[in-house]
Amino acid sequence: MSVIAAFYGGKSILITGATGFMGKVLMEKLLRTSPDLKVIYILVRPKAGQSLQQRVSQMMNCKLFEKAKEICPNIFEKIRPIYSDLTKPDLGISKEDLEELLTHTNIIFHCAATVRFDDPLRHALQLNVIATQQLLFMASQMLKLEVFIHFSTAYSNCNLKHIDEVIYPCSVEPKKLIDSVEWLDDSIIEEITPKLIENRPNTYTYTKALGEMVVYQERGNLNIAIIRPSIVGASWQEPFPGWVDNLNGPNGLIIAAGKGFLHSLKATPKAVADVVPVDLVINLTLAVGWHTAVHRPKSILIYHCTSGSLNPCLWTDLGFQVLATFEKAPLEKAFRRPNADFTTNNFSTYLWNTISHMAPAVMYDFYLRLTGRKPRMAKLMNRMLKTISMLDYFINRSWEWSSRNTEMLMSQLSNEDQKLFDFDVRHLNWLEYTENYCLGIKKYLLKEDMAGIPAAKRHLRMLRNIHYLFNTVLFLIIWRFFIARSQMARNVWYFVVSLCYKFLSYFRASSTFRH
Ligand SMILES: CCCCCCCCCCCCCCCCCCCCCCCC(=O)SCCNC(=O)CCNC(=O)[C@H](O)C(C)(C)COP(=O)(O)OP(=O)(O)OC[C@H]1O[C@@H](n2cnc3c(N)ncnc32)[C@H](O)[C@@H]1OP(=O)(O)O
Ligand SMILES: NC(=O)C1=CN([C@@H]2O[C@H](COP(=O)(O)OP(=O)(O)OC[C@H]3O[C@@H](n4cnc5c(N)ncnc54)[C@H](OP(=O)(O)O)[C@@H]3O)[C@@H](O)[C@H]2O)C=CC1
Repeated sequence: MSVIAAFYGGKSILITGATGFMGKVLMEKLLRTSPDLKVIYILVRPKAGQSLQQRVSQMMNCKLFEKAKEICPNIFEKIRPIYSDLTKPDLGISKEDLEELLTHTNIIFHCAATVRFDDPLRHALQLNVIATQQLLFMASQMLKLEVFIHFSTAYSNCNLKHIDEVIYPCSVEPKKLIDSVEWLDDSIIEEITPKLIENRPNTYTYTKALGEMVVYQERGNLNIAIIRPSIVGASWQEPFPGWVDNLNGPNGLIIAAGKGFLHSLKATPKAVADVVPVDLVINLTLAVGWHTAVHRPKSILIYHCTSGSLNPCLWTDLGFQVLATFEKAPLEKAFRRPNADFTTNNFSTYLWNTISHMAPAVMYDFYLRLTGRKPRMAKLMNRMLKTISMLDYFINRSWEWSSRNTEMLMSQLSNEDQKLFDFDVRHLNWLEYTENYCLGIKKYLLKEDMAGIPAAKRHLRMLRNIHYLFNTVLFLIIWRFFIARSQMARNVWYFVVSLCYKFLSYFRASSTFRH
């Protein structure tokens, strides 16, 4: 019997961010491995016109929970949705619901956050710092709370090259910043943001660092641990390989590459693509929850969940495998054949963005206009280039994260738990994982049927022929332009033609002689 799975049996667990990518996988793993848990409270807000119940019902009916439902048929009875909005006082939770949480909660997993890189500082502070503060205050009043697990990110201190499993202080006290932001005008906040974030690329990484400081400063007597994952990708093994449900991290660009939009990307090819599968992160999280509750460390332990130091995969390897997979299993309705390469300097990046991204988009929009359709390609390419600019910081750098605590924890697991809650990234085969990742994006994110692969391949062959025809016509137009104006060009052309003629004559003569 798994010690970790048994620990969660009978427990009342509160998950914030349960409707998110990682929150869903956390819920699924808990329900599948500890079906005798008492209840999972999930904080949910209405969204996109859907009520709480509609959102939860849609979530629980997605493919991710199929296995858990087989093992835990009364899965819906285990889930207790609670209305919440992290932007509201007391997280928007009603007094009745709050009373229930304060009375029964044993474990908190705090996943909720804004993970956007372009959020204004005020919004990111609200979600990643103030909401965390409010949850900590709530936790301090809980009668049966055993452990509080906080999700941060391995990039919260990305302004450092080497990052230890410790909390690094920020230059401004979170409380002072929160008080200032309350009365400062948006325009002033926007102006001071670059100075505040201390060489970090965005408000996301900065407010995650502030969130860690708040967790430390307002820990009181709480038993807390912090998880710092790097770039969380599709599932590795559980509940099945390749599951992913959002466009974050590499996902959007992998789609852009598969659809033929992305033909060049500025990256340091030998930089480490520090991706970790979501199920590996969740296995570590559940092991940390168990270990922290049972052993109650004297101080807050930080657990890095990264791959670069133990089993590195380079961006160039990842990129090649992405293209190879989409060659075998193409995405439908591709704009062009998947074909891309890395650029390594600003000039070649600008040149290739013009030649291989914007020029084809403008020509295609011209074709759409000619055929009476609304142009959209240039807008899509600009959005892709904006996304790339936001991710550029992470693709062109590498970091060193220590993993002492994570390795210590691994040594504390029984053999059975090391299998059931495997977070040893050294077991990961990157070629297999990347292939499943791309196939997962095709199946679970784009909802494409694998039976459509032959048709998708035919579409790619047609695109290839159009590409060759276009290049040939373009070459002839340019050559005709030069021949009409340059004696040199004519001489070269005649030389080439005569060379070809001589070669063909020789070839014909030698084949006649042989007969
Ligand atoms: C040798 C051969 C080489 C071959 C190369 C080719 C292969 C390439 C494959 C490999 C590429 C790898 C590069 C990826 C690098 C990954 C680095 C990630 C770093 C994360 C570090 C931190 C990790 C964390 O702690 S949290 C991470 C999660 N957070 C994010 O990832 C958030 C990032 N996203 C954003 O902040 C926003 O989406 C933003 C700012 C990028 C764009 O905002 P915008 O307002 O413009 O768009 P949205 O409102 O978000 O969406 C509008 C629209 O666009 C669609 N969309 C959203 N995101 C993406 C995306 N990433 N790519 C494409 N499309 C996207 C979205 O669906 C919306 O569509 P609508 O129809 O309007 O709804
Ligand atoms: N994905 C990654 O690569 C990494 C993520 N992390 C951390 O892991 C955690 C989870 O990330 P991930 O699952 O990818 O993020 P998602 O964006 O997928 O999920 C975010 C969750 O937070 C909730 N949320 C956001 N705003 C509010 C709000 N105003 N009120 C209530 N709930 C809100 C969302 O709810 P809703 O569905 O209603 O929007 C969603 O459930 C975050 O703390 C993130 O910093 C750390 C490292 C890497």
